[in-house]
Formats: sequence, structure tokens, C-alpha cells
Amino acid sequence: MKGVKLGAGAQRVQKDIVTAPLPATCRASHSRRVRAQRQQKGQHGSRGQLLISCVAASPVGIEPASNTSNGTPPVEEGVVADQLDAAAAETHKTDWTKETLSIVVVGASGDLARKKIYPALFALYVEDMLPENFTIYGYARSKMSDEEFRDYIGGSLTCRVTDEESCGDKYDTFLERCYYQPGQYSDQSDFKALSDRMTETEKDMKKANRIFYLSIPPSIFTAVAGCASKAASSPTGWTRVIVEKPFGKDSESFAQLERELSNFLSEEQMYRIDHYLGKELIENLTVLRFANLVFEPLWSRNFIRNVQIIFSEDFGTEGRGGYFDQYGIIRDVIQNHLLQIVSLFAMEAPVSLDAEHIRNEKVKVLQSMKQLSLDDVVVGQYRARQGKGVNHPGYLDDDTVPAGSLCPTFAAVALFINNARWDGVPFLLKAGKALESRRTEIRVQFRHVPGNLFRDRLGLDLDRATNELVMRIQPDEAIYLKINNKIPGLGMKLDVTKLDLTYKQRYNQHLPDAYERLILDVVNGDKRLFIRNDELDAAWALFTPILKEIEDKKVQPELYPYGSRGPVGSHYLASKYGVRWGDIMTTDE
Ligand SMILES: NC(=O)C1=CN([C@@H]2O[C@H](COP(=O)(O)OP(=O)(O)OC[C@H]3O[C@@H](n4cnc5c(N)ncnc54)[C@H](OP(=O)(O)O)[C@@H]3O)[C@@H](O)[C@H]2O)C=CC1
Ligand SMILES: O=C1O[C@H](COP(=O)(O)O)[C@@H](O)[C@H](O)[C@H]1O
Repeated sequence: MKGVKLGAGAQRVQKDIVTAPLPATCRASHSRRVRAQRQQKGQHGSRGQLLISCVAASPVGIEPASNTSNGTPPVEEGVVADQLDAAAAETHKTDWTKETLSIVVVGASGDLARKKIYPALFALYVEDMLPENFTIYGYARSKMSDEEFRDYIGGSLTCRVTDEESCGDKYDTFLERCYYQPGQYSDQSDFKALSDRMTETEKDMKKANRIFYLSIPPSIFTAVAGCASKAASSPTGWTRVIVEKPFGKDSESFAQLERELSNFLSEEQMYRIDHYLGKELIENLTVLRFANLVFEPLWSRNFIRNVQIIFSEDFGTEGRGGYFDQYGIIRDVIQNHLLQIVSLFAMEAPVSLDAEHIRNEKVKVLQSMKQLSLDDVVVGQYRARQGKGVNHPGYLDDDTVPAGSLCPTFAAVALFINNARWDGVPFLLKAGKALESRRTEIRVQFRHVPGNLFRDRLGLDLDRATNELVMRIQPDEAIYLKINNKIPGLGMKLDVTKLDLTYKQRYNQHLPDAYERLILDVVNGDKRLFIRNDELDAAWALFTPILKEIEDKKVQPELYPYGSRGPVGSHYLASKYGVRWGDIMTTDE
């Protein structure tokens, strides 16, 4: 079994809990002692011998990029797994005592790089999770010297791993490993210059491995993949490329992007990131389901009435309106992040925790979805809200948004999975910007207790008294189960209360940011949390017709005030299936 991942703090907690050796690939300890042991053994990162008994698995190295830069044919649907099995058979162990890692952030001057990528790399460094011989290169068109780049990155680094003191001099030593190379995105000679610089820092080692993080607008993905592949892929080790969303705008543009990228990159080299898969609670979803006896028997239409996946942000598109308007909330959040959650939630037990086995099951869920109809979609757009001390602009007030745009900033959809397990169970998804609060959660509402003996004592309608399992992905990560409980005392009155696993209380430790986890997985060649192309094919097949219909028919989004609970239409959609949104039912707190 691969892939149960634990941070060092969690390992200490788990040490108390786990009595049998965990047959798992585990995250390495942070301690220098353990790190030294790993280096002696030629292991690194998450594959070390750990404080608890973990089976050490080899990090995989994908073929040297020279094999792939000459134009790999597009990967056909259905043969993906076979190809990957073949690739896995050829993998070699990356020996970090003899090999180097260069991480190139393409689009180094951008928002994502600064907000997420550098802080994640720094956190990994502070936790001793990066290989000994690593170097970071920023690449973008902006002119900057190494020193200016270090100042630029420096401003984004915080010591979020432990206390400020223990980060100590690591800021400086981290920044010393960072270099900047200016260049154009479609100029091979600029990438060659980058490669030459990388070779300088790589030259004393047997093999050099390279990661290119494409933190750039999608319009230049292919140009960069081409230049990087032809002029800067590693001549001695593996080359991996992290591709950010959006992966196209519909089935057709996705297929085109794949065709273009596959001229330069093999499927094995490509790591399509969906950062929601790197979130702690999403990682835990499979553990919750498959490592506990109590949940899985209930995980079907027999006991579950509906499943809700709710994403809300309490801010608008501030500063990203130009990008957002081309996509809208369905493409920005629902088609990727929320649908990925549905597929993990609803999949059958995989053969193992191997990446291909998990992704095989996820894709089946996506392929089993009933075609989405416009009757099962509600779209909204936030409008300005002014009042006492409140002055929130509407979506259309953003200068970068075209006048009269119908772009949805809110959407709710009802999905159905046509298989034996989920037949008839509504999966209600909603996502919105500029709402009342920021939260992402999965809510599982169970069926009523048949012939409930206590129905008269509940003081609530049956809907509110049914069990509900809530996984709060963010903020304030928690899993809780709402149950009916007797209020202590001589009488027999019941109330709804929570069996509550709030992470802050149970695990008082730093939770790794999603990008931290995912970048580490790329270093280790672990694709479990990355999206395979057939998953995207299926996801686009589900949403493309409905997006086209919304756009062709110019469906008017229902306006909702900034900071509200969103369009009333979402309640009608839920009630059509006899459902009430759990996030706004009052018995929750
Ligand atoms: N920002 C975020 O929160 C998130 C972003 N993403 C995705 O990550 C990727 C990067 O996002 P983000 O950092 O916000 O992007 P930016 O718009 O900040 O672009 C990154 C860099 O690319 C260069 N660039 C920007 N526009 C163009 C252009 N039209 N042509 C050529 N180069 C350009 C700029 O660098 P220079 O001018 O110096 O070359 C810029 O600093 C995108 O694919 C985005 O969809 C995904 C999730 C969240
Ligand atoms: O991919 C995206 O995600 C963010 C939300 O990410 P989170 O980790 O902060 O929840 C969203 O704001 C953005 O619009 C979208 O592109």
C-alpha cells in the first residue's frame, strides 16, 4: 500500500495510535538525526525510515527527458494505465546523495509564484524535505538580478512551519539557493541560457533532475513546454513539468492543449495540478472511508440522502477579474476542484493506494455521471453592496471585467452518478465568490431513522435531526458528525450535537499547505494527487454541453448582494430534490 502521508507531528501522534506497522509510504521526520540516517542510506524526503514503522518505497525517476523531447504521440484514452505501468517498470531510484534537483519556476514574477510556490518551497526546505543539492531558478520576462529576485521572494516567505526562531538563518540559506534568469517564453536560446546556468550548479553530481513549474497563463503553456523540452530538459536525469489549471475551457480546447503538450512531454512527465487534492482533509478522505469500519458500509444510496460540496469565498474577483471573466465559476472551481472531490468521495475502493489504481476508480465515477441539464444548474453574479460603513463593489464594477458581462461568479449544480452505489442520490455542488463567509466543506446528509422512537422528543423537523457528517476542508479543518443526543437530566429531551474532531484541538501542529504537499510529490514522482488526462476528458465531457448552453442562450445570472448567502435559486434547486443546504441550517453550531 502506498501513499498514507504523515507529517512529523502527526507521526508522533500516530505513534501513540498506531500499534501495527503502517504498510505505507510515509513522510520523513524533520529531525536532523533522521535526515542523517536517510542520507547514509541514500534516501530522501518522504521515503525515509521513519519514527513509526513505515515501509520505505523508492522515489521513482521517470525516464531521462531526452527520451521524450522528440515528440511523444498523444496518449489515447484507455491506454493511459498501460503506458504508466510500462513507465513504472523502467523507473530507477533517485539517489539524492549523488543527484541534484533544479526547480524552475516559469512565470517567476507572477501572483501564484509569490503567493504559493516560494512559500511552499521554503516550508519544505525548513522541514528538510528538499534534497540536499537543490537549486531554485526563477524564469520570466521581467528584468531582475539574482539579488533583486531574492528580495522579491524574501518578502513572501514566512516561518509557518514552526516558530520563527527555529527558522533561524534558513531564510538566508534558502535565498542563497535561488537564482533568476530573465527570458522570453518562446525563445529556445533563452531556455538554453537557463539550462547552461543550471548545468553550472549541477555539474559536480552524477545526475541532474529538473522540475519546471509552469506558473504562467495557459496561452503560453505550449510554447514554454516546447522550449523547456528542447533546450532545457535534463540530459542526465528526469525532467518533470507541473502544469497549472486551467486545462482548457471545454472538451475541444482541452484536447488541443493535450495534443500540443504531448508533442513535447510524455504523460509520465506531466503533473497536472489541482491544488484541492493537496489539502489535508481531501488527503484524509480516502483514509476516513477505507481505514474505518464504520463509514464505508453507510457510504451508498442505502443510507445517504444527499451529498453537498460547498465552496464559498468572502471576497470577489479582486484583481483577477480579467482572467476570471474568460472562465467563470463553473470552470474556475466546480469543473475541477469540486468535481475532483466528488470523484474521490464516490469512487469504489481502489485495488491499492497506487496512483493508477486510485485514478482508475476516480475516472469511473466521472464517466458514470448523468448528463447535466440546465434545469439542474443555477448561476449568479454578485452585485455591489453599499450601506453603513460598507462599500463593496459589484463584479461589473471591476475595470477589467467587460461591461454587461454575464459571467457567473456563483453556481449551484445537481449531479447524479448512474451506478449501483449512488443511483438517485443528488450530489449538490455550489461555489461562489463574494459570499457571506469563506469555507469549503463536504456535507453528507444521511437518511431518516425509520420509525424513529424519539421523533416527538426532537423538537425539530426530521430533516434537521438526521445525521450529518461534515468535513470542513477550510478554514479551521474539522470532521464532525451531527448526532441526536439526550440532554442530560431527568427528562427525555433530545438535541442535535456534534462528535467533533477539530484539527486545531486534536493535532496542534502546522498543517502543510496544499502546494507544499504537491511539490514534494513531484520531487518524489508520486502522481496520486495529480490529474490524469482521461479524468479531465470526462470532467469536460460533463460540463462542456452545459457551459455551451449557458453561453449560447445568454442565461442571465441571478444577482446577489456582495456578502450575502448567494442566489435564492440555489435553494429552489436543492428543494427540488428535497434537500436543504447544510451550511445555512441553524442547528450546525
Ligand atoms: N494566482 C492564483 O491564485 C492561481 C493561479 N492559477 C494558475 O497559475 C498560473 C499562473 O497564475 P498567476 O501567477 O496568477 O499568473 P500571472 O498573471 O501573475 O502571470 C504569471 C507571469 O506570467 C507572465 N505573463 C502574464 N501574462 C502574460 C502574457 N499574456 N503573456 C506572456 N507572459 C505573461 C508575467 O511575467 P513576466 O511579464 O515577468 O514574464 C507574470 O508575472 C495560471 O495558469 C493560473 O490560471 C491557479 C490557481 C490559483
Ligand atoms: O483555483 C482557484 O482556487 C482559489 C481558491 O483556492 P483556496 O485554496 O484559497 O481555497 C480561487 O480563489 C480561485 O478563483 C481559483 O482559481
